[in-house]
Amino acid sequence: MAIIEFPKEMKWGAATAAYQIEGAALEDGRGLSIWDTFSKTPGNVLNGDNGDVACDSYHRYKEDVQIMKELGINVYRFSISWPRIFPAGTGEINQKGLQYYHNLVDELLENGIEPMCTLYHWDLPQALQDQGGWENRKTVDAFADYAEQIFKEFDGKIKKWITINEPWCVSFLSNFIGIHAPGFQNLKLATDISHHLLLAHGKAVARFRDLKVEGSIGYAPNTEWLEPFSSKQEDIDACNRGMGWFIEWFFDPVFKGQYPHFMLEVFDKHGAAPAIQAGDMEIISQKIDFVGINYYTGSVGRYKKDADLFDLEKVDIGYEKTDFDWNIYPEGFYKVLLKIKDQYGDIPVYITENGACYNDEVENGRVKDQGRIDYLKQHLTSLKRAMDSGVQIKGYLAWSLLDNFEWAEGYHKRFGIVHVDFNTLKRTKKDSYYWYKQTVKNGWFDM
Ligand SMILES: OC[C@@H]1[C@@H](O)[C@H](O)[C@@H](O)c2nc(CNc3ccccc3)cn21
Repeated sequence: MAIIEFPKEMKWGAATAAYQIEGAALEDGRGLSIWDTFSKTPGNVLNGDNGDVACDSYHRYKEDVQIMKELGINVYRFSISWPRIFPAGTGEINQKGLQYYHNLVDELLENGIEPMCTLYHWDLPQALQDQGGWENRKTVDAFADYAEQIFKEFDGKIKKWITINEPWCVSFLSNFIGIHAPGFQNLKLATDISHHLLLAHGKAVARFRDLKVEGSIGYAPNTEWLEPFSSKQEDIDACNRGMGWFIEWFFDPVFKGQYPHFMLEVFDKHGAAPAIQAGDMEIISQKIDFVGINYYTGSVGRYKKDADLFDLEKVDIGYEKTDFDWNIYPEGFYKVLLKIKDQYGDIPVYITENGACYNDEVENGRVKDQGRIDYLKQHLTSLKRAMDSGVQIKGYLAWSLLDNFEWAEGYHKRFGIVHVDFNTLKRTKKDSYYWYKQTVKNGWFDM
């Protein structure tokens, strides 16, 4: 089959997030997050799993960095746990928390791996949630103060920064659909929160610029492709509205300084247009240096009156699926990247998450995850198609380095290229780890 080759200067990495891998949830002064509360509320997480121990990366980070070094990657995306730094969300700083991230970053740098830091990957301090969480505009300023503290602490060591991971998940999945923390189901709450998250992003970027922090900053929205079932205009329009929920709603404010009218109409119809104050859009739309794109799957959609907010129903037409029951749809990766370039210009892009869920097990010391290898091959091929079409891809980071706490699905759903036995915490490199290692080394693979 075809050789798929990438530019020598492209960055290759892997990604994780604090609550999903660190553990040590009650250690060294860390405060509680909304995910500690949510996961310990019966019924919220499969098997009653929680992040108390996770991969124990808080203690095992040196081993994890050695795994990354052997993998040959040159960038590692992790997130900082806000409540590990500010146990109460604001005010007193937990020095042991800062020290952990200095230890991690120093270990990465000593091993030739560049840290890419996500400031917010869903673990809001519970103390702030108790004061209204992201619905309260004070949380926006608390985030900016937290970001400023981290910028000052790590300026010169960390040079790639992501403000917010997937504001759609933090707002709509968590406060309208309700399956993630804090688990509300209120559309107006969710749209107000989506606005406050974008405002928090903008305020953090402003602090980054004011402090003249070395490096580059962006955010990491989640994307999904919706392919119209037919060429009927009603199907095309329904899919565009559905994608507007992930894409235009979170991209237009940042890149155009305004919310998309067609989405405002949808929310307004339900009395859920967000509360916007004078000056907000200017803060949100200040220039960023790159955008992180998370892509996993696509679906086929068609018009159906009142099927959901967008008169859209997804249609299962038999695409192969991962163990998360998500379609394997690499074409959508190519299409969504071209859509973003066409609509928002030639912005530098890091693929900050892409990967597949297969609930692999270790057999005789090996994990044969050919499905994950095939998924990565297909999606990296789509990525190369997008690059050859002019999309400015700066790097690709696989989700995830390790099997980890998969939110409401707990530890049952596995995305790692490294298997973790959650009873012993033993790490086992999967076949996909060795395939990815060879691809990173060569800069190409044979499809
Ligand atoms: O589910 C896999 C990962 C998850 O572990 C990451 O923490 C998170 O950033 C992440 N985002 C997506 C894609 N977005 C999404 C959309 C709907 C439901 C769940 C996730 C997948 N993932």
